[in-house]
Amino acid sequence: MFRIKICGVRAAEDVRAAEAAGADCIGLNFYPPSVRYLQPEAAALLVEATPTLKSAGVFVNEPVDRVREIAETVKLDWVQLHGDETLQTGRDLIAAGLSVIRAVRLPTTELTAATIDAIVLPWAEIGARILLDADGGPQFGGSGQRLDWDGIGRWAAQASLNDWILAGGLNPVNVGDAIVRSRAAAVDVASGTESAPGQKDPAKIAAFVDNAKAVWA
Ligand SMILES: O=C(O)c1ccccc1N[C@@H]1O[C@H](COP(=O)(O)O)[C@@H](O)[C@H]1O
Repeated sequence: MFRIKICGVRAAEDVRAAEAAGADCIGLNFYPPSVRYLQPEAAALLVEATPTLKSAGVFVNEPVDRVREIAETVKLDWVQLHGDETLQTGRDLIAAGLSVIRAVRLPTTELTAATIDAIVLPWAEIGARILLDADGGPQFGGSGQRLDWDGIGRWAAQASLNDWILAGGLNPVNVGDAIVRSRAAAVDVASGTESAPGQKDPAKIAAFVDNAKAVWA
């Protein structure tokens, strides 16, 4: 399991910054329309260069066979399904031996425990790890929008899951508050650790990791 994932790394210096900061996992984006997309062959070199960090590949509506092929090429620890994938896709990938993260895109309005449970539980039941992200519309993810952390915190207080991941609009300034209010034990960030879209900022990565760990210390 990982606690801090830095998503959208595209260069060796991004990986070094994540390692130096003390993150646990890097995210490699395989959704071609994203500014954070990178070719699987380039991703494989980044993963090979960092035996200490876990790796997660972000996919949006790719066929099962393509996800499997990329996971094998890149040697991914996790595949993160961030589109409209069906439960059957999740089951097929788990049956193929892959560790699946289901990114659940929730509305940015007030959230109730019943709303979250209805979306999350079917995926948890098939063995997927859950990531809560904000619904960024046609962008699917990486939109920088945040969720109702207090509503998530009320859900988390009574939820049967404890290894879920909070994402959506996190950055070095708000991550501490987000963890306290949502009760998250793991976080994921893409745009909040960039100086420009798709361009990682080592100082923001370091501050993000420090500020998250300070809350959990
Ligand atoms: O980062 C992207 O461009 C992206 C594109 C399509 C699907 C997911 C994507 N990233 C994931 O989005 C969330 C939140 O990102 P942000 O911190 O709000 O920018 C995160 O889980 C990324 O892995």
